Formats: sequence, structure tokens, C-alpha cells
Amino acid sequence: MVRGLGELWSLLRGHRRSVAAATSLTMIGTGVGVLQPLLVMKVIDNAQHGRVPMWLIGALLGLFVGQAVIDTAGHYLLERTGQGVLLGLRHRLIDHLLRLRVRVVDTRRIGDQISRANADTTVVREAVAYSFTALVTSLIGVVGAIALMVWLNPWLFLLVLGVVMVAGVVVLGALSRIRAVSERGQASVGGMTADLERALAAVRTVRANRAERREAVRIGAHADAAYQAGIRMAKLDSIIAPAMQLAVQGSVLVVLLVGGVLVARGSATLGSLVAFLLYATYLVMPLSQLVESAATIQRGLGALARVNAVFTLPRESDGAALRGPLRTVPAAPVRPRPAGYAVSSARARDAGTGPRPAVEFRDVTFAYTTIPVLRGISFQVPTRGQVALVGPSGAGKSTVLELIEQFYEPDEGEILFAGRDVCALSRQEARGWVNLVEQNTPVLHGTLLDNIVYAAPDAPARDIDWVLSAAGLTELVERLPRGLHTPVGDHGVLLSGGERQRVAIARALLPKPAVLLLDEPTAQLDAVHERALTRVMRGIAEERALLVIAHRISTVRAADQLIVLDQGRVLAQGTHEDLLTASPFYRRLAGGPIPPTGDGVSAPAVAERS
Ligand SMILES: Nc1ncnc2c1ncn2[C@@H]1O[C@H](COP(=O)(O)OP(=O)(O)OP(=O)(O)O)[C@@H](O)[C@H]1O
Repeated sequence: MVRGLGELWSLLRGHRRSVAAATSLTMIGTGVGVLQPLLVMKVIDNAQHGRVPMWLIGALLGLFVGQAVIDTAGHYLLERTGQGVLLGLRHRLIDHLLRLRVRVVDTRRIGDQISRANADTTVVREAVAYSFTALVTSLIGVVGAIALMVWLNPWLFLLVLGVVMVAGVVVLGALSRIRAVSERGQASVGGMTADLERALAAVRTVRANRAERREAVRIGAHADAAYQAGIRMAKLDSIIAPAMQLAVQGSVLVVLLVGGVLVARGSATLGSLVAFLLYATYLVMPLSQLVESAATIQRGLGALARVNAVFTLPRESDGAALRGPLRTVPAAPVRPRPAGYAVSSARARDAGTGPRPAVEFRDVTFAYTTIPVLRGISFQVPTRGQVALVGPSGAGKSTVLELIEQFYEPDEGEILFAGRDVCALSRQEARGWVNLVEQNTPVLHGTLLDNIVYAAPDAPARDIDWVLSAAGLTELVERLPRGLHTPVGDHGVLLSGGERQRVAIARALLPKPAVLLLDEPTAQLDAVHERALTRVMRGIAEERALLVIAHRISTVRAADQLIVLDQGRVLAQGTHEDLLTASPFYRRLAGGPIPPTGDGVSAPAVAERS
């Protein structure tokens, strides 16, 4: 609990002045409240002698109103601080989540991460904002009330203490279990969000497979678990509340009984009995506040553990010198954006026309887990022209593009951009050099324009017109009643597969990368659209490097060079015609059905390579 308090306290960095001000106000409010019974005692004692001075009544009223005003200001300040802490935590979390290493994202559930940024931070807010102040002020309230009770009548106080301690044992038992229950409940909410996200993201698949009921049961199971945790929490809360109630009523009863006898015997005044009674209730109020804030802190610590777990996940470094210092490859720096549409001549020099290819793999080996997916592959992509990666499913083609995009780092070997080891480039530089159109072409919620200018929000209209025409989208935009301002729906569901593909190509072209990577651009297209896109690709390849993955050889038949991959190895390289003659494996790829991975290709691999 003490370490947990330290963690919560560290969240208040930058807000400590506000917390101090709010705590001071609440303390003053509590102090003003503690004074009231003393004045009441004075009023009653004076009344017994037949006169009640008006100033006493006025002072009592003043204290009453003063306390209300001070409490209001303190409450607002706390609420504001809580919101500030929540905002800071969410900003950090959002930033961290968006920069997580791709390898980490691969193994996490997105919905659960969303839930951590959403539900868990809200629980932490409550713990952070209120509980510190409540802890401090209620402690002061308890100490103050105890001191005054001891001063008024130590024996009566001991009796009250006995009653409160009985309740205290019950409450402490319940408090110790709250954190674990809260963590379980929050984890169930995370699981529910993750499964709901999964089902809604694939709503068509769910419907087509008539899986609504099964999904509802699956997601409902998390809701049930959250409910169970909620019920356990309610049980613990309901143990705490009556225990505190018992402490109040028991204390009042004991004080009334024993105090009444003392007043009857004349060993105590009626005023001191009333004051003592008020303090007995005043003791219980901050005590229950103390207990409540301890419970909120426990809940908050449960949620904070989940939030902090995100911060322990490794994020992508900025890139430069990831695997050691800059290699001594003599090259001009890569400039992420050219001046015009075409790769400028200066850039072409940077890119190393001739000896320095736009992208080069040198003996690159890579494994997602333990089994290598790429096994020492080497190839070059010149600054202009089209290079195609072909090979059976699972050969490692998409992995090559993922390594170029720096989503993963090679285990061995080097990747060079324009002759420079990518490890010597910042991620910004490297990702300015290339751009990727993924296999599943994510189109984002928003308008067509939002999607196209995603990487270059300030792009001038002429650039947008150019990428629209380069990607063959001009006609579509003219046909749509709202043109570029047409909403595309979540994940671009309002567009056809081919349109989504072309929107993604236009988006990738707008920041003018030196190298455009296309993963299966024609997978969703019919023969007519495939031919149109092939023309688009030829146009693009005249100005920059184009690296394309295609299952259909017809898409890449005209490529300047084809690289045949199988089982993570380069089997053969050359033009379509060269390969038809030299590579039996390619002949089978091009002509017949694509052979499954490992279809007797290991031995020819050596022969074909040579
Ligand atoms: N994120 C990942 N984590 C673990 N393994 C992966 C991951 N992505 C791909 N793989 C595995 O790596 C191997 C190569 O996959 P890759 O997607 O590169 O093949 P591909 O040649 O592009 O296949 P396809 O033509 O079917 O898209 C496959 O066996 C695949 O299961």
C-alpha cells in the first residue's frame, strides 16, 4: 500500500500545488467544522444560565456558511486536479500505445489496450485526486476529534475507541481484498472491449458465419466476469459501510448511556456531553472517509497496475544507431522528400544512380519467433523501375516489405537505403524514403480526401490531382456526388476492394517516397482493373523505385526484374523471359498452379541461383 501510494503520488507531479491548495482548503473546512461543537457547547451551557449571546449564534452560523464555501472551493480544485491527472495519463498512454514496437502490438489485444486508456485511467483518477486529500484531511479530522474527546472526557473516549476498533478489524479485512477484486474486474472489462472490438471489426464475417450468438456468449462471459467482480466489490463495500455505521451508532449509544449517567450524577455538564457526542460522530465521519479513501486507493492501484503494464511494453526507438554506430558507408544524407513529383536529380544522386540502389538487402536473416522466415537474402532495388517479389504463399515476401518499413529489425545482415545502413537513419528519415501499401489496405474512417492527404496534410491541390490521376481515381472522384469529400465509412467499407486499393496507392504516393512498396495490389481486382493498375504501376516506376509483391504473374510480367522467393531464400532473379528459361520453379509459378512451399525446391535453389 505504501509503495502504491508512492506510485499514485508520482502521478501528481505537476499538480502538487493544486493538491496542496485543495488539501489546505479542506483542512481549513475540517477545522471550521471541528470548532462548531465547541460553540454549541458554549450556547447550551450559556442557555442553562438563562442567556444566549447573539454573537455566539452569529459565529456558529458564520462557521457553518464558511465551511460550505471552503468545501466547495476545495472540491472544485480537487475535481480539476483529477481531470488534469487523467489528461496527462491518457496523453502518455496514447503516445506510448501508438509507438509500441510492432512485434509487441502483434501479440496484444487492441481492445484491451483501449480499455486501459479508457476505463482504467478513470479509476486511477478517482484514487489520485480525492484520496490523497481525503487521507490527509480525514487523518487530521480523526486526530483533532480524538484530542478534543480525550480533553473532554478520556474515559468516555476509551469506550468509543473500543467500539470503533471492533468495526476496524472487519473493515481492514475487507480493504485488503479490494485491490485484487478491482484488478480482476478491470481485466474483465478489458477482455470484453477486446472481444467486442474483434467482433465489430469483422461484423460481416460474424454474420456470414451465423456466429452472432456465439460471439454474444463469448463477449457476455467477460461481462459476467466483470459482474461477478462487481458483486464481490459490492459485498466488500457492504461489509465496510455497516461496520462504519455500527461504529457510529455503537459510539453514540455508549456515549449516551455512560455520559447520561455521568450528567445525572453531576460529574459532567450537559454541554460537555453534547459536545462529546458531536465529536463521537465527527470522529466517525473522517474515519469512514479514511476507510473510503483507502478503498478507492486500493481500487485505483488495481487499475494503475494495468495502466503501468502498458508503460513497461517496449516502444519503437527513434531508430538512429539501433544496432551500433553509423556504418562507414560514404553517402550523402537521404532527404525524406523530393522537391517535385519525380525523384529530383539531386535525390537520384543521393539514391546512388548506378552503384547505389534505392534499397539493398545484404545477407538478411530474420525470424518472427524462432524459425527463420528470411534466410540470408540479398537483392537490390534500383532507384527507378519495377522490381517484383514472387513466390508461393508463406515464402517471406511481405516480411521483406515489413523489414524495409522498419516494422522489425533483421537478426543478421544489413538493409541499406541509397547506400546507407538504415540503422544509421532515424525512423522519420527511413519512413520518408519508402512508403507501403499493405495487403489488406486499411482505409481510415473519414472522407476520401482525409485518406489521401493522411501522410501529407498540407499537400497542394495540384499534388492531390496528380496522385488521383496516377492511382486512376480521377473518374471515381468525378462520379461521386460529394467528390473528394465523400465519407468512406469505417475501414473504408463504402468503397469497393479495388477502390480501396487505389486510394491506398494515392495516399502512399502523395508524400513522394523514393521507393513505393505494394503488397498484392491486384489481389482484389478483375482483369480489366488489373491491366489499368499495371499501367499505373508502370507510370510510377518511371519516376521512382517500385517494389511489388504479386501472386498473379500477369501483374508483374513487365517488371524490370523479378525476384523469386521460396522458404525465405532468393531462388532466382531476372526478367520474366530470363526466368522462364532459367528457372523451372518460376515456370511452374507462372504457368501452372503455384506449388506449395518446400515443393522440392531446396535442391534446385542452388542450381537456379547459379
Ligand atoms: N507477425 C508475424 N508473427 C509471426 N509469424 C509471422 C508473422 N507474419 C508472418 N509470419 C510468418 O512468416 C512466414 C512468411 O510470411 P509472409 O507474410 O512474409 O509470407 P508471404 O510470402 O508474404 O505470404 P503470402 O503470399 O501468403 O502473403 C509465414 O510462415 C507466416 O506465418
